[in-house]
This record gives sequence, structure tokens and C-alpha cells, in this order.
Amino acid sequence: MKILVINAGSSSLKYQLYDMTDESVLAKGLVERIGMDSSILTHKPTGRSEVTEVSEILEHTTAIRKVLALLTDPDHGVIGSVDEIEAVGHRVVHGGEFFSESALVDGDVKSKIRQLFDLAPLHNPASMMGIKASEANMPNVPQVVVFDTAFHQTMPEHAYLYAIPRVLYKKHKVRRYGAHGTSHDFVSKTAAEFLDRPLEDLKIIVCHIGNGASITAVKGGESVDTSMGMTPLEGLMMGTRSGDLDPAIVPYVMNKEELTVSEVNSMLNKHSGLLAISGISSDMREITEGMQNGDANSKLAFDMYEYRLRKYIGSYAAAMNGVDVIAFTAGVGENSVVLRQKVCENLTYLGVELDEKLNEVRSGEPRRISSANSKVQVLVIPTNEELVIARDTHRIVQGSKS
Ligand SMILES: Nc1ncnc2c1ncn2[C@@H]1O[C@H](COP(=O)(O)OP(=O)(O)O)[C@@H](O)[C@H]1O
Ligand SMILES: CC(=O)OP(=O)(O)O
Ligand SMILES: [Mg+2]
Repeated sequence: MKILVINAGSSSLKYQLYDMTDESVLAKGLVERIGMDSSILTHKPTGRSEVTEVSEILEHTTAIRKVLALLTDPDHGVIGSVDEIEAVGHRVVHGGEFFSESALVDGDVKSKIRQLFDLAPLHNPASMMGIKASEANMPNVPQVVVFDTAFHQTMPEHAYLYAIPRVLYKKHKVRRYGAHGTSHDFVSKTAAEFLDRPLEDLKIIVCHIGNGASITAVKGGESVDTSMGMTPLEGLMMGTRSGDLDPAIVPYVMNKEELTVSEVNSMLNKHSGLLAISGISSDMREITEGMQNGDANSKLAFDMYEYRLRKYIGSYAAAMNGVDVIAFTAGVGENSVVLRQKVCENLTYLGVELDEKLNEVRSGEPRRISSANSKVQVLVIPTNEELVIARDTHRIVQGSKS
């Protein structure tokens, strides 16, 4: 079965085409700047050279039409016809309390995703655009949705409630939901397999640090706490997101700077984090380079990022009354030798002992970076959210046929 996996953002659309007979990726790509003057489509058929097209792509339906055209193109394509795509899997960030599992898309599922627009204004409308665009271009193909929040539905009440009037939870569903669950789930399972130990016995802290960043306490295979909250703004400092802050800052700044709700949201989501503190970039590569070249603001941004991550690791060790495994994943977690080193340097009280040589190894495979004596196994586990989405889609579509 060939499955197209789609991760739609408000102005972007990432895709991967899988052949599920061997879980191989036939092609992948990215459409950027949808709705802007020159959109860029980058398409990479596996084992062949990448193609880039610049054109005007005003909305997601056109974006998917162009992707399908490239997937079937005589020169750059990997399939003979769109009919070969038997299912589409979509990443949806917010499933609220409706979804603790992936689901086959129908009218009810779409209505629930729509009801969650208010809780995830930056993410869910974009996912819905991706679903509608796929339905328009592939009307008879089953669509499956895989939620970032689903894995975290096991969190206990004391972890997911905010200490605010309970009526806000009852009326408006104000609570913590978390995100990146697909990755936290995959990485914790892969860590247990890598160590050849039963997942049920392990206390694992997964640090998913990429563009968006979140950290999860996984006990016995279940999420017991996670750093993202009602929206993906809470928790760690990120590329452009503030992470945790005193909530009183929001009304204070709105008042002083005469900001609207949308302006303050934009400030916290798009103009904060590494970008705000460094004044240079939201990209950890540039921050590290700036720091190594003596730029004080880059060093401060790095130090704040590392310090906050380390504090969360300590608090999740407390949440689980111990930790057996710390797993680093996503763009920064998989690649930043210096970030991992600085974090681990200050976790000796937990029994963490980093092996500096192992930490410097670069590979796309799961690997251990702690020393043989370390009480806590520190691992780097490359995440693969798209593969999980493809597997869930495959399972659900097969199940719906039988
Ligand atoms: N070699 C590296 N060193 C440090 N950070 C890196 C490196 N490579 C990638 N990154 C970071 O990873 C981030 C992207 O992470 P990724 O998980 O791909 O994000 P997303 O999937 O959310 O777009 C980049 O913004 C960059 O900061
Ligand atoms: C939920 C979230 O933060 O997603 P991303 O990492 O793709 O920005
Ligand atoms: Mg990501």
C-alpha cells in the first residue's frame, strides 16, 4: 500500500510518500510560502536529484495538486498515477479530549477538529486545509488523522489541570494537552527496544527539541507529564516561542504597549525565544556559531535555553521519582553536541555521566552517549513522526476494510 503523509502548516505543507510493503520513502518534499507572492516547492525523489519550482500557490488545494503532479511526473515522479495512492495520513496538532487514538476522517471527526480551532488557532485550521485539499484532489482515498496530543491523554488530572477556577475547564476545556506526542511515543518505544528492556519497567525523559520543543516524562510507556500546555506555547524556550512565563506579563504588556490579543499572541509565538534573546536567529546552528564567535547575546540565548531544559529534566525526574533514560531527539536534540554536553554536565547529581567521545558521534541511528558507569542511560534517538503517521494510517485503513 502506498501512503501519502501530510504535515500542513498555515503557509507550508510537508509531504512524504511511503511504500508500506517495506516502509520505504519513495519521495518527500516541502511547499513553502503558500499564499505569498512566490511559493517554493522542493521535491526529492529518493535516490535522485531534488527539483525546486517557484510559482504562485495561493492555497493548499493548489499545493497538493502540484505535489501530485510532481509525484506522477515522467521525469521526477515515483508513481505512474495518483490512483496508486491508497491512503493519506495527516498530522493534526490538537485532538483535545476527543482523541486518544488516530482516526479515519469522516464528518464527525472533521467537526471535532473544527471545534478545536480555538484551542489551537495556529495549527488546527492549517491541518483542516490539508485534509480538505487532499479530499478535493483525491476524493475516493481514505484519510486518517494522527494527533500530537493523543499520546498525552494518559496524563493524570493533577498534571493536566491548571490551578485556576475549575469552571474554565468544564466550560472551555482549559487544561494541558501537550504536543509532539507522536514523537514522544516513538522515541520512548525505540529507546526501550534499543536498550532491550521492557518499556513497562522504564522511567524515560524524552527531550524533543526542534523548532517547537517539548519534554515528556514517560513512565511505563505512558505520558505522565509534558511541558506543552493547552497550546504549544508553554514549557521550554523555543526558536521563536517564549515557553513558560509569568501569566501576569500578558495583561501588563497588553496594557503598556496597547497590544491586541492577536498581537500579543504573535509576540509570544513568533517573536520570542532564541530569536528574541539573541537578536540574530531562531536557529540553534546560528546561535551556537554566534556564541563560538564571542557574541554575548547568542551565549545568553543558548544559556537560557539549556538552563530551562535542565530544570525540566530535574522536575520530571522528581515527577517520576527517578529516571532511567534521558533521550534526546528532533533537530537540536539529534544534532547539537554542545547542547547535550552542557545539559548533561549539570545532571551529575542524578548519576548522569556523559561519554564525550560517544556524544560527538554523528549518525542517523539510535545511540548511547552516556558512559558505561552512568546510572542514567543517555541516548540520542532520531525521531520519525512521518513513519508513525504512515503506520497508523496503514493499520486504520486495513482495519476499516476488514
Ligand atoms: N547541527 C545542528 N546543530 C544545532 N541545531 C541544529 C542542527 N541541525 C538542526 N538544528 C536545529 O533543528 C531545528 C529544526 O528541528 P526540526 O526537528 O527539524 O524542526 P521541525 O520539524 O519542527 O521543523 C532547526 O531550527 C535548528 O535550530
Ligand atoms: C506542536 C509544535 O510545536 O509543532 P512543531 O514542532 O512542528 O512546530
Ligand atoms: Mg517537528
